Amino acid sequence: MTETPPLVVDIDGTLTDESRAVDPRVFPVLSEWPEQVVIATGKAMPYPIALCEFLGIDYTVIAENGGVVFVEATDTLQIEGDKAACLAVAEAYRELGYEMGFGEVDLANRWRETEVVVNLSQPEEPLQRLAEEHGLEFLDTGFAYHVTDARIDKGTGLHAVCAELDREPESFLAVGDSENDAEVFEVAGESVAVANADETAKSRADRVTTAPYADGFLEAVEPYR
Ligand SMILES: O=C(O)COP(=O)(O)O
Ligand SMILES: [Mg+2]
Repeated sequence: MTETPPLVVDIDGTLTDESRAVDPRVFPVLSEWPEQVVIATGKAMPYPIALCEFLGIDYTVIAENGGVVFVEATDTLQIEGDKAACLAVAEAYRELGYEMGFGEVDLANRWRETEVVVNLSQPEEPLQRLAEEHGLEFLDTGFAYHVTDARIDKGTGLHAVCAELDREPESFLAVGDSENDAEVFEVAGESVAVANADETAKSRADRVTTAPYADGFLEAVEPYR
């Protein structure tokens, strides 16, 4: 059997279906993975932490597209990114009459520490333009628009995790579905985009699965199980 690599895996669109529901078939795969598992997501930290907790695995997470990195094994939390600039973009966007689009309570932004997200129901073009004007990165993950610091991404996040754990990023298998996975695809030794992935993720991955969503994730890890 091929040696099992450490795994860095995206959540939305990779472990989930198109409605963000996690496919239960991924649970035993992740909880029984014999090597390091890193959850790398655009979501705020509570989501990947909860996923690790419910899986019964160490908390090793890259959240907010690399803005937040937590490694339980070394008890380290790294928070990076120009949140003030992201908030300024959100403010300017609101001044144009648009909204974040997640309602009054806004769980999507509530626990976010380094960037801002906007619902896909809101206009894309003015948000993208404002992000560019502020020197920030605009990402469309297929699940939300992100305004984020261009200096950080899931790839810098994996470097940070590896520095803590004294591991090599090139030893990792990365699986993901969207442009926010492109940098971690470059950093990892092997990268797989699931079939529903956007063109950026597909073009930056080593291979693309035949199956979409969690079926694609299961296909990606099949050689190592
Ligand atoms: O938060 C998003 O928009 C996407 O999250 P993901 O990185 O887990 O796919
Ligand atoms: Mg995704």
